[in-house]
Amino acid sequence: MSSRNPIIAVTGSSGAGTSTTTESFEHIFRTLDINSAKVEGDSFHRYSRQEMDLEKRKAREGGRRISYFGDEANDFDALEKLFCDYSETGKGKMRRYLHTFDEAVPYNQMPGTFTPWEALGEGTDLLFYEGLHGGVVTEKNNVAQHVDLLIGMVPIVNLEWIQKIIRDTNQRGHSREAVTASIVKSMEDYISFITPQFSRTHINFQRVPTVDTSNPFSAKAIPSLDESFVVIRFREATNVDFPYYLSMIEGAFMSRVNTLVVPGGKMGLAMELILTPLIKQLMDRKREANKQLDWMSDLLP
Ligand SMILES: Nc1ncnc2c1ncn2[C@@H]1O[C@H](COP(=O)(O)OP(=O)(O)OP(=O)(O)O)[C@@H](O)[C@H]1O
Ligand SMILES: O=C(CO)[C@H](O)[C@H](O)COP(=O)(O)O
Repeated sequence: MSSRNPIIAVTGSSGAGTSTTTESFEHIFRTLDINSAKVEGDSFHRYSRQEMDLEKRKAREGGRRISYFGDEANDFDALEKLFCDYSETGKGKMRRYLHTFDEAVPYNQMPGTFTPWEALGEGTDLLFYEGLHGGVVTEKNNVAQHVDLLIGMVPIVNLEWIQKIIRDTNQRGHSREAVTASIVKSMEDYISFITPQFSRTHINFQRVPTVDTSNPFSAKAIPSLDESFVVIRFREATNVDFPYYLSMIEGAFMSRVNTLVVPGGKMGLAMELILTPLIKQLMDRKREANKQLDWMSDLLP
């Protein structure tokens, strides 16, 4: 954690909607005139798509499983180093994993490959991470400890799978059978590496559909925002202005002392109302810390 170089992380499984909700954050950053350094979690995969296929085959032959959720297929050292470097210096290194032809063509590369590592951070106000492992803690790494605002994006699992299957088949060129198989094979890592993060988050946004999703593997479409509610759980219920949210968000109600429920269509508004003051606080803290540093350096001979 760092007052001078704050880190915001939105963490969630594959298909949870971390990329989609980035738009809400970008809107808040624009409103507050914040220049963010954006990092995608998939950049910290250890292997390109081709290499991963090979690793999966090797693991299968050795009677093991490897998935994109675990520490074998992701470089948690590099992720923790980026967070640590950014908090200390406001700088770091990033690259991108290119999923689709649309993403890859501008780089003259193939889908499933990485862009070269490049410097990031110079002149930015904060680091914004969205991806699988913003709150991960293992025996060897503690990524969560560096994050100043940790948000969980976690639809109920049937909806998460529908979102993943439909996105991966429509946009990433995978077959329904291949996506289903990858969900099955990732399950152990999902439980070991993904879900524990949601107990470390400051706030979780959980989309719950109000239409039947009982067979996610045959779903033809993603339930819309209007066909869902969003359950918003705050880790600390003190200092949360629930009456204000209830008055501002039509149809919102409390389901527990620390839990607000809003109609799906109000998810963007809820995110803006809840997150804007928190991000503003981070920026105020940053300004204060910089002022103190300037003041101290003025005292030095
Ligand atoms: N709130 C939402 N309402 C409707 N559709 C959504 C919502 N959030 C995500 N989706 C859809 O779900 C799919 C997965 O979302 P997204 O690509 O944002 O997931 P992700 O968490 O970034 O996944 P990955 O880490 O695998 O890239 C996309 O097709 C997206 O349009
Ligand atoms: O979303 C994912 C993990 O977050 C993907 O499963 C992973 O990034 C591999 O991508 P692709 O199937 O496009 O090679």
